[in-house]
Amino acid sequence: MKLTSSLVWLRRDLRVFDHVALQQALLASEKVYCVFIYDTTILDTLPRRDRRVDFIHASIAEVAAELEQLGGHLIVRHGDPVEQIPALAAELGVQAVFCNHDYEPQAMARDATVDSALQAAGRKFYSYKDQVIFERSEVLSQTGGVFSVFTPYKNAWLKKLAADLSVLAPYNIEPHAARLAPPPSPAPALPTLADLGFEPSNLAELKIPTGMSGAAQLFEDFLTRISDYNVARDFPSVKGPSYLSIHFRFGTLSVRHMVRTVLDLQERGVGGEGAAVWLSELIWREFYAMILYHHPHVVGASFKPAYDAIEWETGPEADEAFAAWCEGRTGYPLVDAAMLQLNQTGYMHNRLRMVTACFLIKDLGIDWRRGEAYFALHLNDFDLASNNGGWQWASSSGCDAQPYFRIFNPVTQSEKFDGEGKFIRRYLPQLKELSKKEIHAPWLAPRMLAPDYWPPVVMHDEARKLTLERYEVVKKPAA
Ligand SMILES: Cc1cc2nc3c(=O)[nH]c(=O)nc-3n(C[C@H](O)[C@H](O)[C@H](O)COP(=O)(O)OP(=O)(O)OC[C@H]3O[C@@H](n4cnc5c(N)ncnc54)[C@H](O)[C@@H]3O)c2cc1C
Repeated sequence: MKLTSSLVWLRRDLRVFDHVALQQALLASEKVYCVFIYDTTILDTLPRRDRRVDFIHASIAEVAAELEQLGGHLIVRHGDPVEQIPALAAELGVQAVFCNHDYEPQAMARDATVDSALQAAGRKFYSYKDQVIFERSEVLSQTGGVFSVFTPYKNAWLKKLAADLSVLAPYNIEPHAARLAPPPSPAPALPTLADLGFEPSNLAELKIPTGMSGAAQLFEDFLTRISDYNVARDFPSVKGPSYLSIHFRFGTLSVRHMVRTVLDLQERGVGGEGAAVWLSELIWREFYAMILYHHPHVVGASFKPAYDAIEWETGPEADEAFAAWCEGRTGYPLVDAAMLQLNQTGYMHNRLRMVTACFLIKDLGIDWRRGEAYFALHLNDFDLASNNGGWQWASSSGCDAQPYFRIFNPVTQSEKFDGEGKFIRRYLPQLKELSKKEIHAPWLAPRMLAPDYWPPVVMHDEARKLTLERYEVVKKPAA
């Protein structure tokens, strides 16, 4: 295939290195334009201050600068991609549009519409695997079935990788950069946040590193402690995890590079159990992407249909309990501190995502979809597949989920994973006078040291019994 000119459409792959669609376009075309579209069908639904929009905005500035360094240019548009992409392709007179796969049902529908519009105008649409190592049906069971349990999926994933390490090879851009279309003269300025109708969030104040350079900086820092990851990752007051999830979400890093680095460490005999466990987490990410691809009904419904028969709490009392959970005033310090971490920073530690999700579902009896939607609005790293997988895990309705009768006790979780109460004190300074024994269940403290803290919204032991009754329905055979 030799094309006169083509257009690369960046979406959740905001980088200019090891980029499949960009490299393929450069190899196939004499001239390559690049575009990013601020998608109004997504942006119009968001509050006017949104850390993710800030993150994208800063990351796009870096992509534009990097492309310019290479002699190219980033076209930036604001609108509905379904209209914008075919219109821009016509305006530039390109023969093809290149992009990387997106596995979310809405994104796939969008891409199909763009593809049809381009085809109708005699143009091609090429899309590639880029955001995962293995996608769709690439990892199947020995009998050709889709996995619904993680461990066998992971084993098959690792086996497939070991059989062909070439899937990790980088897709270099620089050697082909001379084919990037140069900037127009004068080059238009990038839109400001205000042009997009947004106000700055507290992203800069939080010092969350953005763009390709931010991802590289975080990864470099993480590599110095990856060997401790298997232990440190469970304690929210410890700098244990990588904090790279927002970068995985927006593709400011290359997953191939991440996996290559881990394998290199393992080959050199460094990284230990920490590197192996971290690799497992990257495989969880691909597992959930694969589940969403094969079972799109999980958006809005339980993976296991029997769980849709559960009757959740509704009405004013449930609404008030939900508001208490959202605002971090359930009276359970670890749950409240975690929700405040989410509200104030857009990040929540993985252990706490599990604890807060279980608390909402199994202590408050509230439909997991309400929690899922709240996380979707507030998480910087919100990813439909991982978020849905995490919530269905907690509600026991998903694949390889926690059995429904295993119910986290929010107090013992707190004692175990924030024993000293360090994380709790960071977000709930009104509890700072409580001892490390008292801080996990302040209502039991003999002294009234925290008068401005909330009483518990439910008693865990009673809630647990109600939940076991509520879940009885999943044991009934379908009518
Ligand atoms: C209820 C619930 C909701 C969640 N929602 C999201 C979400 O919207 N977006 C998201 O990226 N992760 C989600 N997770 C998974 C996990 O909590 C985050 O990926 C992790 O906390 C991000 O922090 P990190 O980058 O420091 O992770 P690290 O521990 O450094 O892990 C490295 C990377 O592996 C991936 N990963 C780690 N754990 C998981 C997991 N359990 N499932 C899927 N991928 C994983 C992420 O891409 C992460 O960045 C959710 C988990 C739960 C229980």
